[in-house]
Amino acid sequence: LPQNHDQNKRLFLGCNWKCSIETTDEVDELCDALNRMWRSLTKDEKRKVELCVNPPFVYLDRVRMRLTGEISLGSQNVFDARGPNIGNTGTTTAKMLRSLGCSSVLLGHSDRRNNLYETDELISDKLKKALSAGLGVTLTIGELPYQRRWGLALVALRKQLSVAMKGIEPDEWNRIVIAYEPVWAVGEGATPCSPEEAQRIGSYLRRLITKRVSPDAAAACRLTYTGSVNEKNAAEYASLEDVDGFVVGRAGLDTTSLRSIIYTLASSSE
Ligand SMILES: O=C[C@H](O)COP(=O)(O)O
Repeated sequence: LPQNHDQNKRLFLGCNWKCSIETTDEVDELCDALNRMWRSLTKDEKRKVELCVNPPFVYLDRVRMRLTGEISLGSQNVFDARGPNIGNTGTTTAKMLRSLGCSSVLLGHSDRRNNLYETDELISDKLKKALSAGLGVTLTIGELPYQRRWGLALVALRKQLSVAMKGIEPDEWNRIVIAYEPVWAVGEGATPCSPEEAQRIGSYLRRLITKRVSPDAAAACRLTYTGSVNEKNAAEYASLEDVDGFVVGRAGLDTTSLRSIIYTLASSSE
């Protein structure tokens, strides 16, 4: 098994590289910087925080070869087709990802939901495939700006999570990281969600899982916040009861920011 598989008691820090890095030289450079940063951490920080990087498919093998095995590897997607793996030229199966040393996949990101029109049903289908292949899933859910304006944030989140949770077996919840990503809070120039709101949503999601599935499932999964998290604001979220980590975009490409966010997360947990 990949080294960090199932270490769900650790706080989670996912790094979604998106398509930010487009050359192998830059990939190697970032991997080397990540290795140096990881070596500089204390034992306690390493024990408390799981760092997971999510490069594009084409770099996964290269990153796994170059990066310390103590940093988890996740893909940004899996198998873009519904149904069995027959005649799906150009897709990537969960088994392929497992064999490369991935421990998880990122699913449901707003880029894929909103720009590539992925439905809740397709995401749920992919989630089942990933889990049954033994992978973990970082499931991103989030409301669009208009849904927030109209007071429909919880309705949107409930729908996205409800469809996804149908595909999760009771004993698989410890392989789930839920990333709450208010879409209006992502990317350059966006205002991050306030810590109060992130906690309100986190606690709502935890209660929803408790009610619909079980208290064990709600305790086993990790709830993270994502959207403009950086070294300056991480502390405001890290102390929240229902925030067990972050998924970062831009900050994940800068190892000085990552170092600081890991310090903040580790200091927030006893
Ligand atoms: O997957 C990451 C999110 O889209 C957040 O990106 P960001 O941290 O650059 O706002």
